[in-house]
Amino acid sequence: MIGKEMEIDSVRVESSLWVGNKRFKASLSEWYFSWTEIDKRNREKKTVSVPVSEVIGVKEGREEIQPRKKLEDSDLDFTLFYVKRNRRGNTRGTLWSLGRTQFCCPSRDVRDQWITQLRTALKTHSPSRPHRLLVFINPFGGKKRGKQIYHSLVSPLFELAGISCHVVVTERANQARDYILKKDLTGFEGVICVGGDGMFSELMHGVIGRTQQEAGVSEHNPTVMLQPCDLHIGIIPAGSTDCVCFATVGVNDPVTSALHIIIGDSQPLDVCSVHHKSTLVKYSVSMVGYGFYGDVLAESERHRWMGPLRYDYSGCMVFLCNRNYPGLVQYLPADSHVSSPRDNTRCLAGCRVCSESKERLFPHSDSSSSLYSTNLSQYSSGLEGEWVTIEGKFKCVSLTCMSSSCPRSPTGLSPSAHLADGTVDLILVRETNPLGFLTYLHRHTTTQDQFDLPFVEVHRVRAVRFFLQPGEEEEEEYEEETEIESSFERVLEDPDKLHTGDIANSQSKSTSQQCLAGQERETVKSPRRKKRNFVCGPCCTKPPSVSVWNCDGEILPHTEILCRVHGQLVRLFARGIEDSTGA
Ligand SMILES: Nc1ncnc2c1ncn2[C@@H]1O[C@H](COP(=O)(O)OP(=O)(O)OP(=O)(O)O)[C@@H](O)[C@H]1O
Repeated sequence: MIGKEMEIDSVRVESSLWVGNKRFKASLSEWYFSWTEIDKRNREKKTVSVPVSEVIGVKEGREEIQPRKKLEDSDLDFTLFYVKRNRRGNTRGTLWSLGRTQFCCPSRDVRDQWITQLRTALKTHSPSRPHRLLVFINPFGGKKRGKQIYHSLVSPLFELAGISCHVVVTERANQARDYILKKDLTGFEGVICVGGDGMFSELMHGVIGRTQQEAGVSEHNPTVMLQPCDLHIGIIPAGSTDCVCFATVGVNDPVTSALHIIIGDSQPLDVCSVHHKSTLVKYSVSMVGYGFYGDVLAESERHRWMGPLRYDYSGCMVFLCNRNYPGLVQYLPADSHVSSPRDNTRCLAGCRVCSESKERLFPHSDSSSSLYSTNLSQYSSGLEGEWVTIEGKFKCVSLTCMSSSCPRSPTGLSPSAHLADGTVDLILVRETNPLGFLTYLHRHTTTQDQFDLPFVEVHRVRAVRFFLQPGEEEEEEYEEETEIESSFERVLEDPDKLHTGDIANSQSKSTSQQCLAGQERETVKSPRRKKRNFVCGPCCTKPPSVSVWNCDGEILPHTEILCRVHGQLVRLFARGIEDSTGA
């Protein structure tokens, strides 16, 4: 028997259905599809409820995906595919898989009605689902399984959900970024990378650059309010570390990520822009680190032949060198009433701090209109306020927009950092003995507070500037002769001086990364950094007093930099970490 939108307003369809030889009372309301087992004495037993927003697809007959096969062609059956959650030990993050239930209806009419109503419900209650995606596969990322992962695990799911994809298998680095910057993207609701953090970074640079280019905003101007990007980015993890995926989904699993993409989840993400003078150097979402982390990356680059083992090897070597670097750090504090890096909270799916930040970050945006179309010129520069200055010798200076958790360090660099609150955590580790530093590093792998050490301080900030001490110079040679002032002295005289003069120049420069596409920063004075050894050898007399910056796994060509956070600049097909431990 079928009753349609009769008894209760919200019920669209209701009828008896069979799964195997068990009878169920099934109903589809506005938001849920539920089925309750009815025993032989007509008593109700267990109910299974699937939110309409988590239904992946409905197929006539008895179907199986992965491997794809039609089991039986019957007029009475339909198969429902939906998100199924699997708990994962006691770690945070929930692994998703494709749930499948085959229902048998009392008649063909009833079956057709169920299928029509379920498909209508999907359209009306899941409007943010993508229909067309642009997919970039890095065939060389991680264990070189990108193509296989996409074609065997992801593509069948997209097909089931009715998503059409244009797939580009990359042939060189930066191809995906250049494609996004230059090609016609009409009709695409998102870009997907099948690869690791490097691939994600490429897509992010492309999407941010393209958005600014279309909005006529100069990315080189560090004071400008960048346009938030509408085009969503999805990550199918197939890299070596997949840190961004882990920090935004909670697990590194291609199927889980594909399902988040299909249901159109949307997670805003803060992005840090890194400028040197009036030039954009890079964007970062996870870590910008000077000192230890920079040295480890630089050292590991010299040992690429070792494979992933090079990070452990370089870590040990750099640790043994026990190096400290002098410098001056300035930062703009964030509002400490909203949150703090030591408040012991975790940014999880539906995070209150992040959702309340939207109002603060976009105070004039009308919720009914797209952020993209908002006139942003009315906002402040983001670099206003009182800068705090800290001078000293540091083991490392790190900035992170997110917790930067990964399987090796499940709580991450800053466990209470938020994904989308418009702040970045600045961690300063001052000069200390090797045992102290080892304790600090070790605490990243345990639940002990890594900030509860006398030589460590952490600040929640909006922007950071780093300067070398007088006498220290960036180890680089410019192709053109450029006058490098002692910015340290300038900044002590007037902290705002460093960039204001440069900004005027930047307006005349190219307005976006368009200039980078194809010609790889020809418009930017490109420094030729001398290859330097960050590990003391037996003949090492004077250890270097200048380190390098590690920006999301890439060495930056400059040492004196300005980092500024842009709240909720990009959007991922994700929802933050679902807390499986407390669920
Ligand atoms: N066809 C290609 N050939 C060479 N390099 C490529 C190609 N496609 C992409 N790349 C570059 O390879 C770099 C690394 O790729 P990716 O991030 O996918 O893997 P990974 O380095 O193994 O993983 P992770 O970054 O998570 O450690 C990226 O910076 C990207 O620009």
